[in-house]
Amino acid sequence: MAPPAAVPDFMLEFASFLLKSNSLRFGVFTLASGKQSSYYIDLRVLPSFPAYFRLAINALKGTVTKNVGQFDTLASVPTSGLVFGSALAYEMSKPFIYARKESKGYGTGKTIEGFLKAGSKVVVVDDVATTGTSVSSAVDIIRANGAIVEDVVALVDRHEGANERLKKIGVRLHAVAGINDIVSALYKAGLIDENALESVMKQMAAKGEYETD
Ligand SMILES: O=P(O)(O)OC[C@H]1O[C@H](OP(=O)(O)OP(=O)(O)O)[C@H](O)[C@@H]1O
Ligand SMILES: O=C(O)c1cc(=O)[nH]c(=O)[nH]1
Repeated sequence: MAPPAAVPDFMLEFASFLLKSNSLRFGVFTLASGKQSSYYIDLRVLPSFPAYFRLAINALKGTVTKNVGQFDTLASVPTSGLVFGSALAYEMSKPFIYARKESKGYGTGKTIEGFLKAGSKVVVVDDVATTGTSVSSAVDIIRANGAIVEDVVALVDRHEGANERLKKIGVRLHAVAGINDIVSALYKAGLIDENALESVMKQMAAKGEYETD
């Protein structure tokens, strides 16, 4: 009998790609929240590699299917979130909307783009969750427009307070991968050294002002 096909290790494949493509970099970075970070994950490069983009969209779909019950609409946060949210909505045959951080001040001046039915159940999708500020403001805007939001899905959770921040507003965060899973897989495979691993662990430990538990 032929040996069973090897089970692909998603985490190692995904993490190795992030490193090889320079999407995961170590250094000194300023984040959207103004925080300093010893590393950065630039998932904006993923759509330039269709096989890995598909891997990411399938993983997001799996995370939604496993963790979220029935829902009506997927929503994203501009800019990077849009790329993933719209591909996921297409893949799952779900309606898609997005919540602007602020009105453009011209055109329709709307903060919600797309058709949002009052009372519908919306799942918010973003690429990276750090402090959770971006997704929680999208949740606020969507709720202010009459819809229900109980779940946020991200490709990567940096474990820097997003979960706690969302919990406070009654929202669950589901991530395809935690940064700890990513760097652990890379370290075990000998692809990063102890210094890189430690720098991520220190970053996680210093959650800052959003740490609540
Ligand atoms: O959890 P937070 O602390 O809010 O940080 C995460 C957010 O930061 C990034 O967006 P950014 O503001 O860089 O904008 P972009 O998507 O337009 O690149 C990322 O795409 C998330 O939306
Ligand atoms: O917090 C952020 O702004 C952020 C962190 C990160 O690793 N990647 C990203 O795109 N944004």
